[in-house]
Amino acid sequence: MQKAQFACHAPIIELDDVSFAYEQRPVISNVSFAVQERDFVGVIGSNGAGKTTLLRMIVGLLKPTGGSIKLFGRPIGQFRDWERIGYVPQKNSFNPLFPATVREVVLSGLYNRNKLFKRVSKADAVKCDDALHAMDIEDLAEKRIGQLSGGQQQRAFLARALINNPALLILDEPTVGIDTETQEGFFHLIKHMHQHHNITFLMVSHDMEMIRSYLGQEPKRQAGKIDFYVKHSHDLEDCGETNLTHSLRGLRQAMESGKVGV
Ligand SMILES: Nc1ncnc2c1ncn2[C@@H]1O[C@H](COP(=O)(O)OP(=O)(O)OP(=O)(O)O)[C@@H](O)[C@H]1O
Repeated sequence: MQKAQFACHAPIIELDDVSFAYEQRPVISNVSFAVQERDFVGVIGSNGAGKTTLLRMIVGLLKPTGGSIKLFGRPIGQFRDWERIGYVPQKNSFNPLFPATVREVVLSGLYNRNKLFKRVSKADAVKCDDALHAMDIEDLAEKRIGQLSGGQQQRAFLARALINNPALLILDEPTVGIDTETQEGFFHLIKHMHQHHNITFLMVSHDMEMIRSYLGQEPKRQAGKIDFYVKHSHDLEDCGETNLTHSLRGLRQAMESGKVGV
């Protein structure tokens, strides 16, 4: 069967002249950038350059003070398909005393802003089990999130972001505070998801080696500036799976067969 020719290259995020200020204090000025379907974008910048602020605008938690943002071709104000976006915020934005179990944290990824206290259906429970299984943390499901190690917490948050089979994954420094070996495993997993599933990545990282080795570019950190490094979808051989639907299980199988690991 012939593939739709431009299926891989639809615009996913479009920033047009975006600016942001916290109470008159400008943090981001006139950023324009486009992310296409299945791109892998590394966001680099010095501390305080505004990377987290930028991601928070893209996931609709902050409103730009200037310019416009489109998601999946729609102005962000009209965008409603939030379940297409998985977001893993910076680790230090999480309060470890929060009294939730890993299962509850993962399930919370299913509830959009208007349905925080939705009842858990059978189908939701299955999705949750699949996500826990894919990240190999079923045995941690009933533990309090705050009792987990940094690496285990990251898997739980990734499972939360994956539970809706997202088309776009936004990760804010996902490996901070994690040992080198676990970081490498985590990165293998992300690479696997990028190469074999139709997922677009936007990832803030201080991991210059990752940018160098995977995106094939030499990153330069410039004071107060945000830079984007991209591996375009057309660098990959094909469009991959259309989504993760049958692949949370596939992902786990690949991990079990030793191709990827965390
Ligand atoms: N809620 C807030 N109110 C006021 N100022 C803020 C707020 N959040 C962040 N800032 C400021 O905005 C600037 C950008 O912060 P942001 O967290 O976006 O930077 P960052 O590039 O992600 O930094 P880091 O690499 O340290 O995580 C910083 O100077 C920060 O102090």
